[in-house]
Amino acid sequence: MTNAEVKYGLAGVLADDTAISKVMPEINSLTYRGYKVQDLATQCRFEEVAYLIWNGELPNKAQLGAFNAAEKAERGISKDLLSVMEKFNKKAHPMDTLRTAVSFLGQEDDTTEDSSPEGLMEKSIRMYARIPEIVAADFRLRNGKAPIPTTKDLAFSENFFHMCFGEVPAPEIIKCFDISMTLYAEHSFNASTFTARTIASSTSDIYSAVTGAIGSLKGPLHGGANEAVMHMLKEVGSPEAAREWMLDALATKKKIMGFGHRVYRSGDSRVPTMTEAYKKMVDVIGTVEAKNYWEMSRILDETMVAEKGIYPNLDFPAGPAYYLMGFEIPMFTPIFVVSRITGWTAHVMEQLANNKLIRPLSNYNGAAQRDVVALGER
Ligand SMILES: CC(=O)SCCNC(=O)CCNC(=O)[C@H](O)C(C)(C)COP(=O)(O)OP(=O)(O)OC[C@H]1O[C@@H](n2cnc3c(N)ncnc32)[C@H](O)[C@@H]1OP(=O)(O)O
Ligand SMILES: O=C([O-])CC(=O)C(=O)O
Repeated sequence: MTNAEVKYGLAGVLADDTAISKVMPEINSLTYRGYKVQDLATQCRFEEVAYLIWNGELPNKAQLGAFNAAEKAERGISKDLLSVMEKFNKKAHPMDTLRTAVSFLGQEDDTTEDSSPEGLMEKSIRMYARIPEIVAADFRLRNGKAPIPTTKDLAFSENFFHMCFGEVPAPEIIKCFDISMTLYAEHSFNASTFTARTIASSTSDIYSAVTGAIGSLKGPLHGGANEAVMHMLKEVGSPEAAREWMLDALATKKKIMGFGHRVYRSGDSRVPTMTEAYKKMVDVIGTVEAKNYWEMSRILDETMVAEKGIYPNLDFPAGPAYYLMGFEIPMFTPIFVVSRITGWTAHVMEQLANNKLIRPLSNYNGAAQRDVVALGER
């Protein structure tokens, strides 16, 4: 293989087939199982989308009822996990504690090695039901507060707010959160999903695949960008400073978090829907702080597009939206996991249904072959 044939970062390389989602950068579109993500985000609850991603079809009322009952039956993390979480380093990043907690779920499950289609679905629903509680409990523990147990009386998004804050916010805020869940759920062979598929391809277990995917998503070039966007907005400080801040950052060749994408070159298909939900929420909150973050976002977006022709990705509106919902910044990427667990596990199931070990080639560019010199003679 010559250097010219190597696709660095696997850019543009077709790695496998998938029937889960289709990213269409040429028309700025994304579909899950054939449905436009914009329609799913605005017309369905996240639970319906999770069912669709795993089962290939939208549920009818009876199917949705049974699915939600199965999820609720899996809610509730063990006392053992909670007591391990109590010992976690309070300064650790929540993605590190989440990664460790999901790994713990794998070691406490006696069926971890069961990779039958039914076994994989059961474990996927288990992680979908328990990850929100892990994220919420970790948030409360690091703030010196007792975790709030999950309740079976609330829907998925409402239950997450309840476990974090002990209350359910206004419907507009729940709607914005639910939309973000749908938009974050699945995006073909992104880095974390490909990590999950690679781990699954050695016929390892699904918890290991998800643990690895969490590690991949944490990076600021991937899911960690939603946190980085909020740190950037805080550094910018005010709408008045936004344009100058961006021009300075571009002049000093800074990487602007929340902008650019490996696949979309003229805009991320999910951004308009998330931006609209963020704006609606800002109007409902109505505070000066909320309006300022909205204005800053708008000006940074406008300036980046005008100066560089680089568009925002989903992390750009999602970061400040989560902040205004009351979440601490280091929770943003774990919240991405609360959603992406659906896509990752669907890909693990798809990989294992027609498995081939993922093992690409490398172009060696190191030292030429040489002889070992005895230790005493080196
Ligand atoms: C949910 C998600 O994971 S979405 C992605 C979230 N990540 C971010 O927001 C981090 C910021 N963005 C980036 O780092 C990149 O755009 C990535 C990693 C997302 C995509 O990277 P790649 O496909 O490798 O594109 P690459 O980095 O080569 O960029 C192409 C050109 O655009 C520039 N560019 C791309 N993104 C940015 C950015 N955010 N800020 C400034 N310049 C940028 C690059 O400097 C490069 O310019 P050059 O050709 O003059 O060197
Ligand atoms: O597709 C990608 O490379 C990153 C992304 O937007 C996602 O995972 O949602």
